[in-house]
Amino acid sequence: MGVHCVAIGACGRVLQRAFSLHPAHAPKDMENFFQLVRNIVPALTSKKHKGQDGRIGIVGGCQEYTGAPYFAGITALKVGADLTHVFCAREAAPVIKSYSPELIVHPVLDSSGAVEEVEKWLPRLHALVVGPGLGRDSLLLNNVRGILEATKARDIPVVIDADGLWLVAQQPALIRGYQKAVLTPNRVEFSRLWEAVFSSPMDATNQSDSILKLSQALGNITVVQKGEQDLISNGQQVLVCSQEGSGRRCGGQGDLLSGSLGVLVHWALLAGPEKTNGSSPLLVAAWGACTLTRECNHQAFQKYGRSTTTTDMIAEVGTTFSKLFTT
Ligand SMILES: NC(=O)C1=CN([C@@H]2O[C@H](COP(=O)(O)OP(=O)(O)OC[C@H]3O[C@@H](n4cnc5c(N)ncnc54)[C@H](O)[C@@H]3O)[C@@H](O)[C@H]2O)[C@@H](O)CC1
Ligand SMILES: Nc1ncnc2c1ncn2[C@@H]1O[C@H](COP(=O)(O)OP(=O)(O)OP(=O)(O)O)[C@@H](O)[C@H]1O
Ligand SMILES: [Mg+2]
Repeated sequence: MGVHCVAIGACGRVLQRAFSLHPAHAPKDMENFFQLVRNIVPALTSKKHKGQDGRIGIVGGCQEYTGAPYFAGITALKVGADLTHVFCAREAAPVIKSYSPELIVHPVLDSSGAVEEVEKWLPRLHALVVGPGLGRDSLLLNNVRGILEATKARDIPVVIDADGLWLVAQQPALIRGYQKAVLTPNRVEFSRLWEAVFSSPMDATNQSDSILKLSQALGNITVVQKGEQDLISNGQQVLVCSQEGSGRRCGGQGDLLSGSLGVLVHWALLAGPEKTNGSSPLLVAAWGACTLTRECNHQAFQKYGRSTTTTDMIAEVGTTFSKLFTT
């Protein structure tokens, strides 16, 4: 399937218990991680009520960017969440609603009572994805700062992407040490975070060392560095996901990743370390979301080649998820 997954401990030492770098062992290691993701996926039963498999909030969407929160929100639903709430700026709301009747859209993010408006919903949400299409308007970012504080106070898991990472780069203390946070920077966002945290340019020669150090400096929160290979670290180990994608790099793929991760983070924390064989639930969730995103890219590219767009990838989520993670 073109998958490669290893784990590297602090100082580059291989964690033998979890994985082996020896090529002969690699397929078994990969299979282990697939199994761990399968373990956290909740069973579909007739006993469940609406909402039980996930109520996910997306914080983002402004005048310029309406696609990104839609991509993240619809992906969360297609992975298996029951309800998705998008909290966006007023102008973005009718646009996002018009893309899909599936999303519940709250036009509150640029209002003076934004924090209170979102806070009302927090007790009903299982996870928050902060940043897709948020933009960098200072009023919005200030409101999101308050929303993040309220989210932490309620111990709700949070995935931070895109302009949410811009905010974290302005104020790393906002998220430092919060064990239920996952950051999903692309390469440029990663360098920005690095420079904010270390006040020096990043050394690009050893990426696994860099992600380990950044995670540690942020209090061992989980970081996913997206790229040709995705690196995932909690400051103790580094996972590599190189599920085969394609050469197509259309905008919005990162939103598919953050939306799917919002659901998987909730499922992984609910399942707990017994189901993840002692591995960090957030690492398992992140590896699952990266593998899913890359495989959706691969599948869509088989059909559409250079014309592949994120919408085509989202159409692959259901079958790809079943193929990879349904037992
Ligand atoms: N349809 C939409 O509404 C979309 C909106 N988006 C939003 O656009 C806003 C800005 O996101 P950006 O990703 O542009 O953030 P940045 O403004 O931080 O990125 C700057 C530039 O870095 C470049 N870049 C990305 N990966 C790179 C790499 N590996 N090596 C070298 N250069 C690289 C990109 O071309 C981008 O123009 C966010 O709010 C984001 O959510 C994107 O998610 C794309 C889709
Ligand atoms: N060179 C690459 N080869 C294969 N897959 C890649 C490559 N670069 C990124 N990806 C995959 O694409 C997904 C999104 O990563 P990307 O770096 O495009 O994020 P992004 O810039 O935040 O995207 P967005 O346009 O949504 O903001 C990730 O799952 C990553 O694994
Ligand atoms: Mg992005």
